[in-house]
Amino acid sequence: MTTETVINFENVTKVYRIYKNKPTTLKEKVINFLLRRNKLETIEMNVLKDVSYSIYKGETVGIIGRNGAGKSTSLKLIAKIINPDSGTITVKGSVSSLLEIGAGFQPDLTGKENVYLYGSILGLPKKYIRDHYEEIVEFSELNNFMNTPVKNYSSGMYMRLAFSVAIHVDPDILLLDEVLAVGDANFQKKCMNKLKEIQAKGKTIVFVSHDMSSVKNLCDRIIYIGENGEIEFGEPDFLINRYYAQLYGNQANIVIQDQSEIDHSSESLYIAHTSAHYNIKESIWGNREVSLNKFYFSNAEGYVSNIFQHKQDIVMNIELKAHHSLQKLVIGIALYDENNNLLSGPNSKNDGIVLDEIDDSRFIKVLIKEPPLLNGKFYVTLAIYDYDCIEPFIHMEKCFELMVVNERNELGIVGLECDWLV
Ligand SMILES: Nc1ncnc2c1ncn2[C@@H]1O[C@H](COP(=O)(O)OP(=O)(O)OP(=O)(O)O)[C@@H](O)[C@H]1O
Repeated sequence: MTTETVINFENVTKVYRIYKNKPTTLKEKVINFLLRRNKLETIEMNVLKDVSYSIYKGETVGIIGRNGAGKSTSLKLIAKIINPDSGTITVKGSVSSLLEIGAGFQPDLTGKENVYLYGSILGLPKKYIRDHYEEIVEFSELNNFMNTPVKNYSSGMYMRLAFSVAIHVDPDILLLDEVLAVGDANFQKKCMNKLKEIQAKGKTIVFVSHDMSSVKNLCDRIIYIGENGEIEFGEPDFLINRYYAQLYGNQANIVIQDQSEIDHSSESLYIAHTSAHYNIKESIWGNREVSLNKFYFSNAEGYVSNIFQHKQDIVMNIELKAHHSLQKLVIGIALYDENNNLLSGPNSKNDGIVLDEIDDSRFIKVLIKEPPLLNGKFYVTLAIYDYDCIEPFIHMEKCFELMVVNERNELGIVGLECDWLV
């Protein structure tokens, strides 16, 4: 990947206008005319707001966000199917786009006729289509349906054929909207492999999807379109978590921010991601010779977040303060599901680790490696004990909470990895 910009958005704003009282029948038109109600009322929908970003040659960028956030609109702007209301968009190189199922297809024409039609819409010369026709059909696996009118195709079949044509254009930039959502698992895998081949050739791909595992698998960077049409552009894991936080945030006490926003001067108190148990007298005990200055979860890259994906590393960031010199402290944690079932209760002593000496503030981290948790809210206990694990300095029972989001459709609390030897 280079840093040569191939797509540049500069202060781009897109507003859609919907007519509130547009007459749809002749009768309505006549009544409006007679009543002199000629003025159409419009509602303005600001989909993208003053958006600026640069996409580099050879990178794969995913666009994510909730339904109606403006993902497809962004692709249509890059493809120049629509124009922005303000701002400028520069695109360098040839573009092939696969934006809507069946767009560019004529329902009454056969699969074969549509390959020629869609290929020419995408700018392929007739001879090129003829020379590559067999390859296109073979990739789509629709050999037996090429003489059938596409109006009799399923949406998956439409997408197979359109995807096959679009990838044979060999463009500099490929724009894809939810292509992996239709099609069966085998075809999705085949598309994924094809996209990896296209990536390896140094092409630029911009990819809209709700499937975060494909986004994670394919994308170098992500554009996340938030609630109000503003975007964030950056590292996939963090922005996927931000998206999940927007989707599921009301189900857990979600805090998500950059670590640099935390005041690390030792006396400041920063305790995030607390559960309903925090502060309840029965949930916190100990001789209080140690107190907690800071606590927050983060991902391995250091982004503060208590929403995690399945098997994503969870880091507990903890700052303790000892009120006098203490030796050989043991750190313990425990993980509970939402129904208070204890899932695991590891402690540092069992792993051969103790906090040798602490006489003031000390920052420690506990990394929970690739936890196989499925979906849901989980409670975490943090406890600091003496070497014999009898005297608690501080014990905070289920005082913190995190959420795990998993797109695997599985029942249970943990996901077991299986090899199916059939
Ligand atoms: N031609 C149009 N005229 C009016 N409003 C439109 C038009 N196209 C899109 N919109 C509106 O703009 C908003 C963004 O649409 P867009 O299709 O870009 O969303 P999206 O993020 O791709 O959503 P989804 O995940 O549902 O596909 C939506 O509220 C949609 O209703």
